[in-house]
Amino acid sequence: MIPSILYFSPQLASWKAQLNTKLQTHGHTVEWLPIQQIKQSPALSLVLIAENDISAEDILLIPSRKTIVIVDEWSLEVSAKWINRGADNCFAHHDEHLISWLLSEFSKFALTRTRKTDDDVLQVIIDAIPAPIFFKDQHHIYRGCNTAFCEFIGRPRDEVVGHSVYDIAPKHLADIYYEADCELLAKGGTQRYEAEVRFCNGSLHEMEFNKAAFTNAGGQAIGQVGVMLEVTERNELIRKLDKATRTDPLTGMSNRREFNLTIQEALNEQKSSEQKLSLMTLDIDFFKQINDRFGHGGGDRTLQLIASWLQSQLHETDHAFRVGGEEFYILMRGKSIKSALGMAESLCKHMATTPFMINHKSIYITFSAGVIELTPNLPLDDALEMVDKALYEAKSNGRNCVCHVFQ
Ligand SMILES: Nc1nc2c(ncn2[C@@H]2O[C@H](COP(=O)(O)OP(=O)(O)OP(=O)(O)O)[C@@H](O)[C@H]2O)c(=O)[nH]1
Repeated sequence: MIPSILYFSPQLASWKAQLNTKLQTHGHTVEWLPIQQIKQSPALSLVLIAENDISAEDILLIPSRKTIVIVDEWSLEVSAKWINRGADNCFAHHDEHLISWLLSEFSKFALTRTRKTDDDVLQVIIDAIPAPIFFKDQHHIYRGCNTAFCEFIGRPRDEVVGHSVYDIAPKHLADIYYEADCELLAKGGTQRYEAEVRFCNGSLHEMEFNKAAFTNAGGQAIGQVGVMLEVTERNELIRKLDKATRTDPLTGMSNRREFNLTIQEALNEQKSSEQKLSLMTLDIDFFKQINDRFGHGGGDRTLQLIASWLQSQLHETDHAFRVGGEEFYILMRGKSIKSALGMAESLCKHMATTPFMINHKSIYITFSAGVIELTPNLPLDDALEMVDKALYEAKSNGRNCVCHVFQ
């Protein structure tokens, strides 16, 4: 706070001269700086603002300054309203007490500059903790933070302490923090959530916020403390592990677990969109002979080639899965049984005429397939059993063909 400077709002322009004369009478030379909005004054500064000049944006910044609201007619209700919103005081234009109050503020400030408190010890303790820590009062004003927090946001402590979150973060992020703070103060207890945060060097990090409200002796929430933990690497690892559990390591295709999740999603979508949905199950013919001829390694290589060939043939709305040794599913969104069958037959013909190079030898591979249209009233287990039967029918019909389920 710089007490020799007083910031004042537009409606006080003509009135400030009288006040200035009175302050000078009591030995105080004051520099007066006009502002349109509280935001234009630094945090902790002394601001005189006419009630009618206060905008919605100003309200959140009132507690981050020493704000004195000047009203036309003073009443206890009006004064209490502004003090509850974080104003230091509320006076009428003509109130002589304002001078006395200002004088007391000026001398208090001179005193606090020379006083050392237990807070210094607490500061050393929290500075030794490498995780960013901050605490705010009930008006959402930062009342303290540690070195890690300053480094994290790229601002010195005096640009944090006494400031509102609206002073130090862009409005769209400040709105989110403010909302979370309000919820914590209202409910009390603790709060834990994750949010993406942009560091001062521009890099984006995933952070876990652990916050707790603290109360006065009467149990009323008077502030909150927050500790931030970096969880970017942990989350990246979780995402990798999750992807690995949904992927077939040999072919890189989605596996049966991913199928189980995807089919549920697709069936749910179908309920609301009524879009057509079909499933094709295909099994490579005489795969054992490929293993026998080229060894297990040659068989593996063949499965990889088949997988990438299949993927290259699919439409954007189709999704292929390797669900067993040489068995694949293709889930077709937006396709009726007619178009799914058409696509399965064309794939079948196309594969039979595509040469695959295994150990420098060109071979031809075929598959047998079953196709079914999935409908909301057909239970999934029944559908899978029916399409499997269609596949075995294709096998018994001599292989290299497709059978579909009649419904
Ligand atoms: N190389 C390799 N072979 C596999 C893999 N998974 C399953 N197999 C083999 O695939 C073969 C499947 O054989 P079968 O079920 O008898 O069927 P098939 O020879 O394809 O004959 P039909 O399905 O009746 O046309 C077996 O020899 C399995 O060992 C794998 O991941 N790699």
